[in-house]
Amino acid sequence: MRTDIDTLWVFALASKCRAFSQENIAWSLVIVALASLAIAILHWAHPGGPAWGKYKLRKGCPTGARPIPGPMGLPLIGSMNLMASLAHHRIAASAQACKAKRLMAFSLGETRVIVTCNPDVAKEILNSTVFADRPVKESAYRLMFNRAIGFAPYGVYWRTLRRIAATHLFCPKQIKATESQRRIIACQMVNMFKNNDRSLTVRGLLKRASLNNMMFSVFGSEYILDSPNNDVEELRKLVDEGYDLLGTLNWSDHLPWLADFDPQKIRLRCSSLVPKVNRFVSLIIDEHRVARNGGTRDFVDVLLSLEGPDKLQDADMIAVLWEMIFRGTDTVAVLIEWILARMVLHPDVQSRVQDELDKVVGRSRAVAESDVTALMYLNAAVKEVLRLHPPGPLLSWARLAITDTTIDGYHVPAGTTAMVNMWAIARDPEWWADPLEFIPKRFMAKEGEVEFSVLGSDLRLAPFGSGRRTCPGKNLGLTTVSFLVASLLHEFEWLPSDDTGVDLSEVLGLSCEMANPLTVKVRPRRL
Ligand code: HEM
Repeated sequence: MRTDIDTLWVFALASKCRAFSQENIAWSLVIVALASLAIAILHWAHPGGPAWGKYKLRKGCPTGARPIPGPMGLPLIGSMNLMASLAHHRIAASAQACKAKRLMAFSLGETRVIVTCNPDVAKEILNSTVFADRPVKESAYRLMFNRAIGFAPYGVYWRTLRRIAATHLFCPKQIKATESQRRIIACQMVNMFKNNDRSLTVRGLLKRASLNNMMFSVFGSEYILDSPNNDVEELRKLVDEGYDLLGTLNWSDHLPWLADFDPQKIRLRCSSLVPKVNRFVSLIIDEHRVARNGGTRDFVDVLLSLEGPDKLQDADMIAVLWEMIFRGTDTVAVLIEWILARMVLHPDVQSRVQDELDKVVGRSRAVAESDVTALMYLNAAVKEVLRLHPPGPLLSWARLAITDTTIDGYHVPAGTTAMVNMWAIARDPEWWADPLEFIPKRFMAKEGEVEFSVLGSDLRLAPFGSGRRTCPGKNLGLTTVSFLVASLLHEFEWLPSDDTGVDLSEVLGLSCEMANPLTVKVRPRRL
């Protein structure tokens, strides 16, 4: 009350002295504008742009710390343009121009970012405990992913979820237990292609197959690929919308003063999506509760059976289940589409894969999952596609520095976002001979050599990430992709469609997929 009276006095006095004359107000505004401009320029005129300049001016840097090289971008917004379409291309070009391939700094509005296009530095970042967190993203939080593995802060809750998923969903025994389902799905896919002698676009079918596969592993629900089903359609729409929301660069994440306005309507769209996801997944959980008789058939049963400190609230269970469906669906379908595209584009590689299939499997029976380890050339071709077309070229979800640290000799403050440009590393002539050529043979181990692993130990190609937050679904993902591709190539010869060739242009959302969906013709091989 006292403050109000004091304030009134100040205003009364100021207006008596004509402090609020139009002229004075105009001058004050000019001075404030000039001061803000000067501060914005001061922040901006720093390697890496405004977010780095602001940090330097506010907090200073340890004595002797060199600034990380990088583009300044524009005042206030920094290098938001780098994250516009095909961010992996733009970031690689910028790192090249700034001679900062090992480590480059840039600003996304007020967010400090570092990015590397070098495998040694990538290893330093991804394998460090300091970068075991994920940066805050409004859409991820609103879509509940902070209660699931992907965006949960590094700590006990995240570790518990990873342990549960590793034990009950991603362990070799569990992957083996779902083999029959993948066989059924492969068979349904083959029948659908068989009954089609015209050109066809494969994406829709691959995404439905992949969704059915995840719905079986996670919810225990079985659906037939060629008969439309409302549940599948509804979930497909929810996943598509979630993918779009998470894959969109949200300006409010980086310019907090924009947040109240929600200019891209991301918050609005999230609030309309979340109740639908809640309703869909809650219904499945309730059905499982009713049907339970102590046994565990699927991942929902596993979560319901948890006791003690591992027991999850319903809201957390929904988040975890939704994430598994969400993450496991598109990544797999996107990768299969790239593989088929490369097979159509390189008939010589395709026939070598098919020769190998004929030798290992023969034409008298269908491929079994146990055949896949013997299909060395096919596995090499899958790796070569992962090299040229990693579904997450920037490893999908960035990392966040929990504390101050040093990377490649540079000081990196806590709160900095770190990215790895896996796409650029995997196409760098320093690490790969003829990097733009499609040569699966490069992954065939010679006698006495150890096979190249793409699972995160060698950062020249780590499409599933590496370190504590590496993809937990990598074995399930690779098993599914390799088996489905083996089945499709065993059954059919894949040819370009008459009217369109294969266009390898990319579009980057949450995953990087073909900008123009693949259209093909198939010719049965096993009559
Ligand atoms: C071809 C298939 C896949 C690719 C290329 C892929 C790629 C990735 C990448 C690059 C990351 C980030 C890793 C990092 O930060 O180091 C990731 C994280 C993750 N992936 Fe995958 N993934 C695939 C399949 C799957 C599947 C099938 C599932 C589950 C069903 C899954 C679940 C997850 C989860 C939960 C995370 C977050 C991990 C964490 O933050 O601790 N992924 N994935």
